[in-house]
Amino acid sequence: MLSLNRGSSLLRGAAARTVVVRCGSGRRGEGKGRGVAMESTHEEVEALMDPKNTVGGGVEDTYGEDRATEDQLVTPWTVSVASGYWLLRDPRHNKGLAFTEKERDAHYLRGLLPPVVASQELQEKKLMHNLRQYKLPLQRYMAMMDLQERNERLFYKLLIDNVEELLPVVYTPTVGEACQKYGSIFRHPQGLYISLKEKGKILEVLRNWPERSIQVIVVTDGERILGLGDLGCQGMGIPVGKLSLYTALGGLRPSACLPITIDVGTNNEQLLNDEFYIGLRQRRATGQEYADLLHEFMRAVKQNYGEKILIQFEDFANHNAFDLLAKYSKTHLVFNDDIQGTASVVLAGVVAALKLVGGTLAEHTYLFLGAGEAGTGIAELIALEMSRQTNAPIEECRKKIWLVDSKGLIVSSRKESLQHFKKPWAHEHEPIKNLLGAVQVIKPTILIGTSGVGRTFTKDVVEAMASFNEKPIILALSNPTSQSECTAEEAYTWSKGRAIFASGSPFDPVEYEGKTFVPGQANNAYIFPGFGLGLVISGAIRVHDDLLLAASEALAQQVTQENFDKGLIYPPFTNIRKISAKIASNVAAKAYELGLASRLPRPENLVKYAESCMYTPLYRSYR
Ligand SMILES: O=C([O-])CC(=O)C(=O)O
Ligand SMILES: [Mg+2]
Repeated sequence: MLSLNRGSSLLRGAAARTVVVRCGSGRRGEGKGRGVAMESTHEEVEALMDPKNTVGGGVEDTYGEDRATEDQLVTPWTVSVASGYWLLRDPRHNKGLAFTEKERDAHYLRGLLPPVVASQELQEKKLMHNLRQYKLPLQRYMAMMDLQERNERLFYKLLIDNVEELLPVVYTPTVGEACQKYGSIFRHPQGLYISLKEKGKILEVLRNWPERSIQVIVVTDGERILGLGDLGCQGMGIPVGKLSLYTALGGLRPSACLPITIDVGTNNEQLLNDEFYIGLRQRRATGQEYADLLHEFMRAVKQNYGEKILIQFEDFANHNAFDLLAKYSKTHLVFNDDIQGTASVVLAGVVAALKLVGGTLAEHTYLFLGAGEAGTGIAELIALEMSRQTNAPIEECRKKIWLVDSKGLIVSSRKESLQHFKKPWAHEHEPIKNLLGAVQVIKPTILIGTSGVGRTFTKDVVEAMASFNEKPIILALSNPTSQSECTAEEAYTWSKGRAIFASGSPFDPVEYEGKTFVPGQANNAYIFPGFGLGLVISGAIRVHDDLLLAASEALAQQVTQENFDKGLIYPPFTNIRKISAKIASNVAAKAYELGLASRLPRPENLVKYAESCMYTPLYRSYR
């Protein structure tokens, strides 16, 4: 809905025209507080009851302008039509050499481009050629980020058409190195930075972001970036990368995605002493100060974007990750990718692997190295699914699953000193100090690495797994590649070609005794884009474990006989958009079934509907 132009905008002669101002649009319909029970805070209810408020319940006030009282400050939002020179510098609309003759006339581009008119395909070909010239992955990353800032559709066209080749560039593992060096390679800011300096002003900061209709936020506080640890404010590469995947793999519009980094300081001495560090130069705020900033953020997000904004927590340290998820899953549409997304993808891989090794979930024995977010998250989802399949109480199912942390096997005698998220895994057993000892005694059929520490699945460990398993399932999930518990080559050679192996970061196929083994990539990238799409298209207002199981089931079903024949327990990323549509549809169906969906009526064919909602990167024609 558009209203009168009451803003001003820079007019560059005839070359720019301001056409439209959006302010205080009042879209009726899918408003807040309708249909499904939702918790509002005391203040939010009071604000709605305030007679000075001009907008009541049920009417969307995305800009907060109608709701603002006369003494409150609002932002006069303007949306202008770019043309001429500025059109070439607007990444959302720029097409570079692909502007047609007609468009060059109509949009004041004559003379600003060389005479040739190129197709998007030719642009793509040229850019792929250029990218392949770079020797270093980081150079490719920087070239891709520059493209994203220059010509967004072309960036997504490249990423979608060349997903297997470019995923490791814009995402894991290269994004890890990019975060480590973010200060040095920083050119244009991406995403929104909310630091302790913005305390008390977070709502205003959100309103500085140019897009209004945000559907997904990926937020980090940078404390546990992949397996690389505390990278502070430089963790921004992660939400940026994850959201590129939301668009490329899941089809969400780029304009609906908002990457956010919350900067409460860093305890990384190297960064604190780095002259190019881009964040707050102080040690991390903790306790109440941390909780207050996060609370202000969570409230501001809901106030600014409404009930259905999806917030994905990413790469928080364990203690905060579990606390934030527990606290906000009751009032917000949130999920933690490292706990829940990873769990869903690994469960899918395990279920698929059982087709190769036989047996049910309950007939296997699981041993994890690492008892943090990923380890306990995966363990819990496997136990939940086992419990669903067998009708056994979940407490019983947990007993099939063992976890080793830095102090050894988690056993009941350690219970008192364990962090709360490890306690459910403290089973009766003699203490065992290390992984190899635990492998030899527990004799797992499935070994899962979520430790964040590289090269911990040693030759002894893998050989032990292979000594009592015909086909040991070995998942080395820590990222990036340097932190992987073992390499694909190690898993295949040490197990004499018998391991079923997948890893969080990608590995190339391995030749062993004349046979080629293709490792799968057990990375949450398979799940979160489709999962998020499913939540968005159904208008879900809360995440539920059953939605994670639905996503996992949909992914496992996508593994074909041809994939199995190669030893793969995940489908290749090449078809990821189709896979995401299936995941989205399964998640949405479950959301409708559970009464968590607010977008009514339910579309009949959810797969088709999910596909029809997906962003396509082809250029649009301008009038
Ligand atoms: O980003 C990735 O590749 C997977 C992930 O969430 C992590 O390792 O934290
Ligand atoms: Mg993560």
